[in-house]
Amino acid sequence: MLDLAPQPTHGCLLRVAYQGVPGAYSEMAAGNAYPNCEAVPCEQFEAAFQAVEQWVVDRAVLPIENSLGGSIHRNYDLLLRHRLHIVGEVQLAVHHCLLGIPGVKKEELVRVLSHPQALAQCEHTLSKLNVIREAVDDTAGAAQFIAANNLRDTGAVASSRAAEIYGLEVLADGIQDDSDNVTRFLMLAREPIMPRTDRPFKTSITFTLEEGPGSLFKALAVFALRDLNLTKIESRPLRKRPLRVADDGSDGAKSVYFDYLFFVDFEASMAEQRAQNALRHLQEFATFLRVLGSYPMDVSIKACPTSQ
Ligand SMILES: O=C(O)C(=O)Cc1ccccc1
Repeated sequence: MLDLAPQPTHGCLLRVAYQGVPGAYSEMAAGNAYPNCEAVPCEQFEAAFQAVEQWVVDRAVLPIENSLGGSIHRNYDLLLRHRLHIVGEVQLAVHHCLLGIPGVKKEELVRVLSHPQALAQCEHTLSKLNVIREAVDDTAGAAQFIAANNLRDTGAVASSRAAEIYGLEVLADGIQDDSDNVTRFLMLAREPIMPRTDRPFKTSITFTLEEGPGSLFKALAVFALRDLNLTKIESRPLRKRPLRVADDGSDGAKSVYFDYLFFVDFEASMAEQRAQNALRHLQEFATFLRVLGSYPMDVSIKACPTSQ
């Protein structure tokens, strides 16, 4: 991936924080985005974000959506809570394996541990196995835990690289429900990159609107009017003011409304006039607007290593 963000000035490798332990898909995404980087494992996303904020690392990797499981909502919330900028994206074809202690047969497994997204992506295989599913923080962490505790009745859904690292056996390969299982990861930095027009760019924004008929229609029209292609729209409840009670005016009964924060990605660079015009137009009626980043679009899908 071409990263146009400022490089570290101390002459060292780019340091990229990810949530999980070695063998996690986020680590692979970091390696795909920055081939010679030093990937830095973090227990939680908060720690990965803080590591960037405190200049301990240069970037953080964040999985944001998956072609089978959809949006990773918690990570949209994290994007808003922190002040980091999106400087790139990577699309990784995720190939899940069922891992176990060497010599164990998959029929002997009583439970399977993994990241909730990975468990959801392997729903079909896991239902057939009739095992208890348990969610943990990351796929490779599940593999590490099973190996460290020699758990013969427990399997992990993780990468074949995690099997190699933690000395587990691949009991089944390619167990995701659909062979097309792509996860999109965002690369985050302290500073935004300079938007350019010499290659395809994407811009991610977030905004809130006044409640009222057609307000979202009006917001989306600012892009349609300028022929700007939207690649994603997501809405999240507005945390600080999650519920609003309004008098509906009839018999005094109260109706409850949800207030939403919208996340939109569109195919253009903020260096383009039409993108600037669209956001100026949106600003006229949006109650809040923030550009999360304008960054080179990943037009390819990177393969994740398989056990064959
Ligand atoms: O747990 C991991 O390995 C991750 O990087 C998160 C994740 C989980 C499932 C699919 C893609 C990313």
